This record gives sequence, C-alpha cells and structure tokens, in this order.
Amino acid sequence: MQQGITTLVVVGVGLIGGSFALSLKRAGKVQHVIGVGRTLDNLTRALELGVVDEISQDLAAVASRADMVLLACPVGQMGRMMQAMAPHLQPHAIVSDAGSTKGDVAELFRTHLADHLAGCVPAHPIAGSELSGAAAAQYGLYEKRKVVLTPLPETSSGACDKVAGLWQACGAVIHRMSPAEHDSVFATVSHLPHLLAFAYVGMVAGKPDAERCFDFAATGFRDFTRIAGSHPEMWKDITLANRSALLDELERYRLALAALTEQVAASDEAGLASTFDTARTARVGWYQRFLREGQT
Ligand SMILES: NC(=O)c1ccc[n+]([C@@H]2O[C@H](COP(=O)([O-])OP(=O)(O)OC[C@H]3O[C@@H](n4cnc5c(N)ncnc54)[C@H](O)[C@@H]3O)[C@@H](O)[C@H]2O)c1
Ligand SMILES: O=C(O)C(=O)C[C@]1(C(=O)O)C=C[C@@H](O)C=C1
Repeated sequence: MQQGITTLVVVGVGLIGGSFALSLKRAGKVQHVIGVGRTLDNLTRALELGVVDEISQDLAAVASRADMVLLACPVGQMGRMMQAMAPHLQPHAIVSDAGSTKGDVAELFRTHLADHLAGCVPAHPIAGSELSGAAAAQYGLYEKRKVVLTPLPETSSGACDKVAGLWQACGAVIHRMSPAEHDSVFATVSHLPHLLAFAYVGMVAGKPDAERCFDFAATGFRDFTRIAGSHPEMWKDITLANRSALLDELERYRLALAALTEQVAASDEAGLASTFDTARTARVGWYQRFLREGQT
C-alpha cells in the first residue's frame, strides 16, 4: 500500500483515535485497524460502526502485528500502554500519539520505549470537541485542521514523514514545535479556557439559585461553557501533565481579573471600554484569520 500502512492499532477508540481510523480508511491509507480499549461496550460500538475491524482489550497480545500504534487514550494512561507494547513491537513499527500535552509524552517515550525512539513520533491534532467515545468518531474531523508534531531528537525522518503523510491524508496541515513551546502555547489557548469553563459552571451549579439561573441561561452561556461538557478524566490528565505552564497562565488570568474587578468597583468607564475594545479587536482579528485558514 503506497505511503499507507497495513495494520494500525488504535489504543483508545474515542473521538480522536476513531476519527483518525475513519479518515485513513476513507483515504485508502490503512488496510486493517485493531481497536484496543478499556471497556468492551465502547469497543463493540466501534466495531459495529466500522471504525475498527477487530477489537482487543490486551495491547500486549496485538502489538506485534502493528505497523503503527496510535495512542489516543488520556495522557495519564499512555505510560502504561507504552510499557505493555514495548517487548512486542516489530522493529519497523511506528508509535505515535494524539495527546494534548507533549513534554510529558516525550518523557514517557524515553522511559518506556528507549530502544525504539527512532520510531516514536509525538503528535497533537488540533481538532476535537466536547464529545467522547467511539460513537463520536467522524470522517472529516481533521479537514483543514492543524497537527503539531514534536519529534524527539532520535525520531527518524522516515517515521516523522510517514506520520505527517498520514495526517495529511486526513486533510490536516502539519506544523512542528518543541514540546516546551507546544505546552506553553496550548496552556494559553486550550488548557486555560477549559479550566475556566469548568470553574465557572461549577460555581454557577453551586449557587443556591442555580436552577433559576440555568432556566434563563442562553446562547452567551452556551458559547462560553460548551467545553465544560468535555471528558473529566481527559482534562484531569492534561491539567496535571501541563501543571507548571497552567499555573503561570492561571496567575496571569488572576491578575487580569483583579484589574477588571478594580475597574468595575471604581465604575471606571474609560478603563472598561478600553479592556473590552482591546479584547474585541484581538478576537475579531483571530476569527477572521481562523476562517481564512478554512476552519470553522
Ligand atoms: N477531545 C479533544 O478535543 C482532543 C483533541 C486533541 C487531542 N486530544 C487527546 O486525544 C486523546 C483522546 O481524546 P478523545 O477526545 O478521543 O477521548 P475519548 O474519551 O473520546 O477516547 C479515549 C478512549 O480511550 C479509552 N481508554 C482510556 N484509558 C485506556 C486504557 N488504559 N487503555 C485503552 N483505552 C483506554 C477510553 O475508554 C476512550 O474510549 C487524549 O489524550 C486527549 O488529550 C483530545
Ligand atoms: O473544540 C473543543 O471542544 C476542544 O476542546 C478542542 C481542543 C481545543 O482546545 O481547541 C481541545 C483539546 C485539544 O487537545 C485540541 C483541541
């Protein structure tokens, strides 16, 4: 199969891993997909939906058949999965991941797959949603979306090009970063907003008149809080994996809130107008650029 792979093992057949499998199947880049997971219910659903061709709850038993393994489980589970596959991998097998954090995953590769680093390609698709599980997998999730590769110094150019080619076949645009830059950027534009949405909705839900508030919550509330519907385990793992960068961002946000609080308390009309105008200009500019890139 030209530029494709024969057998792909997807560990964690949810939104991200399932969509990768579906997109590659549609592009004719993979012949056989084995889904590995924790729960039989989700794996059975993946099989019924045609997301995978075979299922297993035992990674060690199927790893030797893989031309490529994609780790698409929560980042907190990835070390255990690498450990399980390590003794069974074929020398040519590529191991990649889709985790939202990259510094921790690079360390895990070093710890558990030290003899296989040339074939290890850390990656992060910048696409997704608050939905999870095999039923959420979809063709087209990665169309015109970015995928950030953070290769290790030991990663072979062949393995890197192969993974880049597969993501491109899913419609994605490839970028490269160091793990540190990746984790800093995504703490700002992805991880912090998720924490803020979780904290805000939790705060509202804890109010004595929460039900009354929810009765009248509308599109502003919906748009600000959609991501608070995301998977708690996944976000617990991301938060702990990127703890240091997130603590910096939380402090920056705390200072911004403190400044805003002062403006509100002082009825500072000019200050408030300037705060909102600066944010609006930045948001409008970002959104125009996002649309120009073909993203929605
Ligand atoms: N959701 C997003 O928007 C998004 C975007 C980019 C990257 N990611 C990353 O992709 C990964 C998967 O996220 P998702 O949104 O597809 O989550 P998901 O919940 O839809 O799928 C994850 C799957 O992994 C399975 N799983 C958990 N522990 C496992 C284990 N030990 N062994 C095998 N399977 C296991 C779960 O049962 C689930 O089916 C995460 O690392 C996440 O950080 C998510
Ligand atoms: O759209 C969403 O719901 C997402 O949370 C997607 C999102 C993001 O923050 O943009 C979340 C985590 C990722 O690792 C990549 C993408």
